[in-house]
Amino acid sequence: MLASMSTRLLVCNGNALLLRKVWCFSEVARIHNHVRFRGRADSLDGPLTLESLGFKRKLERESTDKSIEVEKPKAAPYAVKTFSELEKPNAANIPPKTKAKPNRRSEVKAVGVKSSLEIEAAPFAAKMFSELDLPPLLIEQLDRVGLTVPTEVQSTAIPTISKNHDVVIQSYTGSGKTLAYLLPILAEVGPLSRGFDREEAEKKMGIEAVIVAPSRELGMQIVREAEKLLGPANKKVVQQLVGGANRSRQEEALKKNKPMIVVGTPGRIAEISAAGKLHTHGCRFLVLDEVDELLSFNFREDMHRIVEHVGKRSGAVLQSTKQSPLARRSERQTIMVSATMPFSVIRAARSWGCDPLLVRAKSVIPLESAPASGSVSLSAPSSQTSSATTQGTSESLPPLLKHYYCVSRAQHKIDTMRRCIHALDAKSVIAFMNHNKRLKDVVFKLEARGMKAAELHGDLGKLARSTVLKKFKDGEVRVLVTNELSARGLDVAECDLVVNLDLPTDSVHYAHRAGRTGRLGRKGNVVTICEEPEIFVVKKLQRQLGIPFQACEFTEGKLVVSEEEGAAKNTILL
Ligand SMILES: Nc1ncnc2c1ncn2[C@@H]1O[C@H](COP(=O)(O)OP(=O)(O)OP(=O)(O)O)[C@@H](O)[C@H]1O
Repeated sequence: MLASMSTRLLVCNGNALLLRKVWCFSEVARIHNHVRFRGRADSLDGPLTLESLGFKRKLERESTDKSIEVEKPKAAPYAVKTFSELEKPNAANIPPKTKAKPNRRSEVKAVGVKSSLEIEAAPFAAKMFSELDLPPLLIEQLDRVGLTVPTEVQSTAIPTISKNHDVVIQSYTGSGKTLAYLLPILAEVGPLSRGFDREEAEKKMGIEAVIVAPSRELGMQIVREAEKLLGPANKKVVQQLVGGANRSRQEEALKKNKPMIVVGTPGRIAEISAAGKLHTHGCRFLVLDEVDELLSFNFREDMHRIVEHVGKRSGAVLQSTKQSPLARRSERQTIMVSATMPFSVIRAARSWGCDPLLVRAKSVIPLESAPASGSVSLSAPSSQTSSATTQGTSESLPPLLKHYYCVSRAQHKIDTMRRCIHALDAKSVIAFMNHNKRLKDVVFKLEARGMKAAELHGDLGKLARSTVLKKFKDGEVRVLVTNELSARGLDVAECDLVVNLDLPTDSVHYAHRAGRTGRLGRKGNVVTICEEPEIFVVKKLQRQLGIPFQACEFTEGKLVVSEEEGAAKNTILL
């Protein structure tokens, strides 16, 4: 099989290199079939409906528009804001879940539109976790840890994943994407699942779910989130396989604890799998968190191994129409997650998943009909910023964030940041830079001026990284000076200010950095400190993201903004 593969380099949007494995014969045939299928489906089979997704039996359609969508969230990612606004759970709206995978080729055909009235009755308008057809034990655990109201993306993703669809989940940073995929997995796998039989589970050898994340920190964060729900007695159900930790200890734990879910970085998962110590062929779920990052050149070989060895390639099975429901159940379900969705993700999702659906807050559409948000390089001159790009990337940003930029000479940037922190009275700050070597210098200068700071980057050992992160989370460190490593997934609820001491390379990187603040409906500020000749880059970012960046400066302990060049300056009173 390996011999029939060729490797091809694709250039996406001028700057993102994506290495994609192409199965010369089977893939060409699959694409051919797929194109033929879509052509027929589009013309003959009518729109995608909630019914076709398995959500509701009969819904009236009012138009032929190409999406199932309702109003976008205005502020917080919750469907409701207070408990008094909650309606009684209406379980009748959630149809019974079919155990077998639906035949997606016949069910997901085209797209249709829903009125907001109809969508309110559908399961993805759920206002409490108990409305989402999750097992009682899981609901109990959610209650125990104080989680009762799903975020919008959770109330959309959970029923869609529970219906066995391959999905790409795209929603802005801090909107709760981790639980959006963890909950439907825990509903099927492990001691909180419906009808769990411990004896049966102990006899099983293989892993049931593999979750891949691009950094150790993110991997460990996902493990913590899963452990929180599983409780201390069931902690061993999930195991981390992250790089930087002792590999043989991880292998021993796999053998001894027989976990059902593993969470890890691509390198370590691929390494242990290649050594024959990780049995994932019968795996039911493959999650690729921060999938656009996992597609980067560095991970290509490890990702190839993972995608080839975890579960079965569901597309191949579905080519045969005579599969029994049981045979179909053994397919892997692929869940891809990101706040940003460049073209590379769409390509990968088509290749790795089977007719994947794009799940956003209150919207489910076939991926095929989704416009992608490209990561547009800021260094390359380009005047063409497509509306698709703008739309997609701005949707990656938390709605309550405020974006500012401030001009400063290079040698004064640290001082400007210090004044910015005082002016905004920020308690927990993440400062991003592009080069590791300069992080230490910034920390040194901040500390010299009495501001508690620490550096975090990939050259630090695992223990040092964990210690720094813990201190930052506990409030012992006020300013975390870091690089792109922390831009993805880092979840520190208290972070109220992000500072770009160096400009990010593109709008996608800006979105991920900015998303470290304003999480889960909180307020947050992002201040980009740039030099005079870099202002055009900031303006370009502004256009690409489709959001306003206010020019500002910090004088007499206050933030002073001027909305337009030459316009009168306004002091923001804090
Ligand atoms: N329904 C909920 N109610 C309360 N808190 C929640 C809920 N869902 C998630 N959270 C919390 O919100 C925080 C952000 O969630 P999470 O890290 O999953 O966001 P994300 O969308 O994956 O962000 P990113 O794109 O930056 O990785 C976490 O601390 C999580 O525990």
